[in-house]
Amino acid sequence: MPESILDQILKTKKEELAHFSLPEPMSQPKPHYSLKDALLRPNHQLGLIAEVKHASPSKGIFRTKISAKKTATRYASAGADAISVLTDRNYFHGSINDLIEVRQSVQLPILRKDFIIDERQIEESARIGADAVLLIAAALEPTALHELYLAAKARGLEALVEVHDAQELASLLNGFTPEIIGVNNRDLRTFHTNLHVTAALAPNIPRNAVLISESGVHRPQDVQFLLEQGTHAALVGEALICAADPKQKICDLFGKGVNAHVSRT
Ligand SMILES: O=P(O)(O)OC[C@@H](O)[C@@H](O)c1c[nH]c2ccccc12
Repeated sequence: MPESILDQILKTKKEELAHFSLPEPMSQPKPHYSLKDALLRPNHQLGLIAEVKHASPSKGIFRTKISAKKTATRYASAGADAISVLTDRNYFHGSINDLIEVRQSVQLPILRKDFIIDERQIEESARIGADAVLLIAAALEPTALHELYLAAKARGLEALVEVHDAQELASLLNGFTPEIIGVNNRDLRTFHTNLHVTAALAPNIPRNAVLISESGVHRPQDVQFLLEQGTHAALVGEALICAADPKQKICDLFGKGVNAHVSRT
């Protein structure tokens, strides 16, 4: 099989880790913000994790000069429940400084989005002020994933464990049930994105896990569709980054006209 973009990203990550140094811990301890709790707020319809992302390998640069701080502040004032910050530099043009800036500007849980393959990245995430980290099943052997999950918990971080297909989900659940499971509608190997990926996997997600549908949410109908699958929250990047008025876009997507949550059977 030819090398996929995910393989390339993981190779670059390993190279970066060869010259890795940990940042100093934050001088002030920060309050604890729980991603899980933020997404399970009562009276909530579909929760929103709004993502700060400059570029992606499939789409290139979304906008020139995005201020992570301004973007996250706008998301927060529009009612986002949590912020995701893509910190990968090579493929997504992000940085840990983006997350540090966002931490200083919003009082919401922050998910650090990166390709985490080593415990040192967990420590780094805690030191820069993240509340949760992303762990990608397609990028990790099941035992390594479980070890990183436990390391995150031990360091006081939550972990969103991301799967993309039935096989990844089955092998994950064979080992343990994470508290927060993300279904990525985008195949990280082909970039093909389809919300039916969430629909197909939702019935097999344990009911006690928080279910987040990730990628490809652009229209109010998409939000409605995800609610009908029993999804708790959506992770939205591109649609908000590319919107002329992100606040309005959040209102259009998550505002009126969306029916109540349908529970998974
Ligand atoms: O921009 P979108 O299509 O709304 O997608 C956001 C988010 O789901 C996506 O950035 C993402 C989901 N899982 C990832 C893993 C690595 C990098 C990026 C991602």
